[in-house]
Amino acid sequence: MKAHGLAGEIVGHAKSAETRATALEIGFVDRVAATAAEAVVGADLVVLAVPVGAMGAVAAEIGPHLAPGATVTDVGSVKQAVIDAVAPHMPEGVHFVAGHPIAGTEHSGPRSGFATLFVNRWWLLTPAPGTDPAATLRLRQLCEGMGAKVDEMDAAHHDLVLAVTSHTPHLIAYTMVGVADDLRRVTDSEVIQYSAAGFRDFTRIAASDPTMWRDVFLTNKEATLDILGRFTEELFALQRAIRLGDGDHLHAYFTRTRAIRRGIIEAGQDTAAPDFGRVQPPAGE
Ligand SMILES: NC(=O)C1=CN([C@@H]2O[C@H](COP(=O)(O)OP(=O)(O)OC[C@H]3O[C@@H](n4cnc5c(N)ncnc54)[C@H](O)[C@@H]3O)[C@@H](O)[C@H]2O)C=CC1
Ligand SMILES: O=C(O)C(=O)Cc1ccc(O)cc1
Repeated sequence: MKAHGLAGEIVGHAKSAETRATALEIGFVDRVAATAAEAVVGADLVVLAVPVGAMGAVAAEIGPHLAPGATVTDVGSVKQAVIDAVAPHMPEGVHFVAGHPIAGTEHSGPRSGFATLFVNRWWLLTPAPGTDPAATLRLRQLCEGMGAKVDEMDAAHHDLVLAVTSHTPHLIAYTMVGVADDLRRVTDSEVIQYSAAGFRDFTRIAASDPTMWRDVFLTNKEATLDILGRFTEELFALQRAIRLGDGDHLHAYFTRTRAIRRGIIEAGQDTAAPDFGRVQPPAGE
């Protein structure tokens, strides 16, 4: 927002004084406040950027201090649980429009942010029915001002889609790195030393913030369990094919998945691919 001149004054709050000092020092914000309640006084827009499980408590704290007509949004990775936790704390006349930028890295903290993070990334908005369309439009324009592509959808649909594209893949990465760690005791770190790109990407993802991801799975429970169930069924089918030496099954499956990937490329929908998640934070992080 600062890089594009989209906000007047940006006031930040974080729980730790050290994080607040860093945010101020690197010019991430114009001013910091010691409490969330103090930070929102007089704000036109409030962005909640805390782990999904903490959204409700922060909303309860700021609710009484929000200016009439203010817009509140969030960037949480799960949407229905955030709406359920935050909306009850929003006073009359305050617009809550939930949102999720599909952009980030495995790094946390103010030093991990960079001005081009949202360029050409999707930013999904999930306004609850009855939300003021003008507030949603203003937020859409703000996201677009940061270079993002914006889409609007129902929160439950968002949670199912993200369970497929982000949440379950993260869980698989965590599991695979855990398996390799068990194995490492046997192979004396060869697993890491000779890891191919696929596994290196898993270790990057598995380095993501544990609190953030714990909250994602606790709050997107139904959708993640649904997708995990389907995943394990397919995995067992492939496991069986390997055991039976059923090369036709394996070949047909891999042919189908290759066609899916090629279809995505041909449709020009792989805009996130070249550097997705590989952007390094500034030196010193
Ligand atoms: N990291 C990523 O790649 C992405 C993260 N998100 C979502 O953004 C949100 C924030 O994530 P990040 O910016 O990565 O995290 P971060 O770790 O950089 O910042 C989280 C902030 O929340 C504060 N916090 C933690 N627990 C709290 C509590 N109980 N009460 C009040 N404040 C608390 C921390 O002090 C910190 O200032 C999460 O909901 C996450 O799901 C969305 C898209 C991408
Ligand atoms: O680092 C990666 O590869 C990511 O997947 C980043 C990310 C994490 C959480 C989100 O809700 C959206 C994007």
